[in-house]
Amino acid sequence: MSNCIIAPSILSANFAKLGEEVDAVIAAGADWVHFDVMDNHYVPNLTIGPLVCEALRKHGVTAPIDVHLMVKPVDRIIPDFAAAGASLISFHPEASEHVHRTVQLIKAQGCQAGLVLNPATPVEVLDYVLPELDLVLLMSVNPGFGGQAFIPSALDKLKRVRERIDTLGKPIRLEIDGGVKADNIGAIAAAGADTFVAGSAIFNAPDYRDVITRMRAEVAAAAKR
Ligand SMILES: O=C(CO)[C@H](O)[C@H](O)COP(=O)(O)O
Repeated sequence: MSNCIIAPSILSANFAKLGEEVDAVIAAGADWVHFDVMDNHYVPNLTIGPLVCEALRKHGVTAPIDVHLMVKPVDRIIPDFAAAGASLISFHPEASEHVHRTVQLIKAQGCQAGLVLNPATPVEVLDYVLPELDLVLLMSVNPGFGGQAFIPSALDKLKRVRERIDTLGKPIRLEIDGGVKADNIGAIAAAGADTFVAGSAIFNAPDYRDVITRMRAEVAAAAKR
């Protein structure tokens, strides 16, 4: 299914050999690299910054790098990520003083812009800003850690956001992040997601190609039902 984007979250990769890990998932059929940035302030964990994004580009990664900023305040780090080779930059409305301005800032830096909704963030936060976005990212876990269980209410939320995107008629991607596995991705796709972040399900699997292929097959099967 050409519309289906699989974006492995490198949060679950082996950081001691990150370049090889990214090469391996792309060679195994992944589309994007999902790059989780945590600041030990907005979320209770600390991960990686623009230097690592730049290092992946220098290593030769050409796939889109999908940067998820769990950082507050968010604006001042955006130019650094754009310069480091980010393709898409998504942020949380709770981490920005002026959501519309942050979207404009991301676009002015030449990147695509996404807004991230936490499990308890209402879809109404998309009012007035949805037409400006390239991507909506729904969190199906509370942000901060990989390996958590999918929160089922995300399915209803996906349907509601899908309806809004379809009504608008713009090519805005609907991404889901948290607890995505081969055995629930079909239901997630049926609820309206077209872009799937998966960390532990891919990087903890013995064969990356096998799990990515199974995920794609589940998404394609859901589209036929
Ligand atoms: O943003 C994240 C956590 O804040 C991760 O991308 C997400 O949790 C993916 O990990 P997993 O697929 O193991 O749930």
